[in-house]
Amino acid sequence: MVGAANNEPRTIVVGTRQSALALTQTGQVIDELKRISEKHGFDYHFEIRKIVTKGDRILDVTLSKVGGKGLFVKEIEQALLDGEIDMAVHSMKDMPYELPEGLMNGATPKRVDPRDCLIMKEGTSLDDLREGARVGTSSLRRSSQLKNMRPDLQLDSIRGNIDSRIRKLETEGFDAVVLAAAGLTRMGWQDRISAFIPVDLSIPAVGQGALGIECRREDAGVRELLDLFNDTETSLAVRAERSFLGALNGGCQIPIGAFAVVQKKAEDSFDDAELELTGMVGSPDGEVMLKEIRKGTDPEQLGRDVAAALVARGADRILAEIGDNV
Ligand SMILES: NCc1[nH]cc(CCC(=O)O)c1CC(=O)O
Repeated sequence: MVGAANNEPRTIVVGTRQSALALTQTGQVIDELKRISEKHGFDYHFEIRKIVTKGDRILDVTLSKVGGKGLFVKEIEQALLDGEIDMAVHSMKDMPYELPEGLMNGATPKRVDPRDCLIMKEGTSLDDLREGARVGTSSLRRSSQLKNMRPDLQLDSIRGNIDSRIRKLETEGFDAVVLAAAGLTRMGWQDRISAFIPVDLSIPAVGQGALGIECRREDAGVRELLDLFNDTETSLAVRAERSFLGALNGGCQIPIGAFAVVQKKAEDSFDDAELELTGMVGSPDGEVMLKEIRKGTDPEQLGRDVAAALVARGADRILAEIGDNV
């Protein structure tokens, strides 16, 4: 409880990127927040404000070449700090590790499917891809892991929002494209998924399938509402994954993956819950693939432990080499 007068009428302005996925997930979050608001007697109304980010303006350039973390969130954070918007819904995996002074993640709602999946011209599993098939992804994490499993595949960069990537499957001669199941499901396009890749074969991006809702630290009213939308299990898992990413100083443009699951000790509480975190660092060509699995009860410590175990095996050298080349 942050101590707000929650019966004051208020219009909460929600900032969002204008991609179809961003608009859809923002709409879904607002629907949930309206329900929570009503249930708890808040007199809150919601308004959407679209914001164009640097990442949106350079979608035609290979993002890993442009570099920089948080390409999709900087303008949104500025709007929050300036009070133009009151909250912003992000895909957790696009949220930078460090938030600016004055801002915080107010809620991590329940995660949906964290897996990567294939959308294929034909077939229903990775094994159905012909020898030398051309697969589209611009994620080094995905191409590294796919190359590791199937060195014959030709991985080519594909850019754009998920709708345009699906279109490019047909128009640009790919046999398959790799996307997150979460985005497709949120768009209602789950029927397009040909094959899910299990999380132990394609370790998801940190926070994949989860959302984060950024707000101002001082905004007690918004924080009180967002507290009610937080999912403890997802939040614990994402904290461990993000701590791992932070310890490796990573962004989303390097082959790093992490996935945590929570094992509860008691059915109705998260006291003493144990987390199991898998962390991965690979070389872009998939020849080196380092993975570590550890358990612990402190999410931040667990993230640092898995990162340290990978660094001890040379992960920092792999990451430094990639850093030099982009
Ligand atoms: N980097 C783009 C991005 N950011 C979030 C999602 C959707 C998946 C999610 O919410 O985790 C996607 C598309 C994709 O990776 O296929």
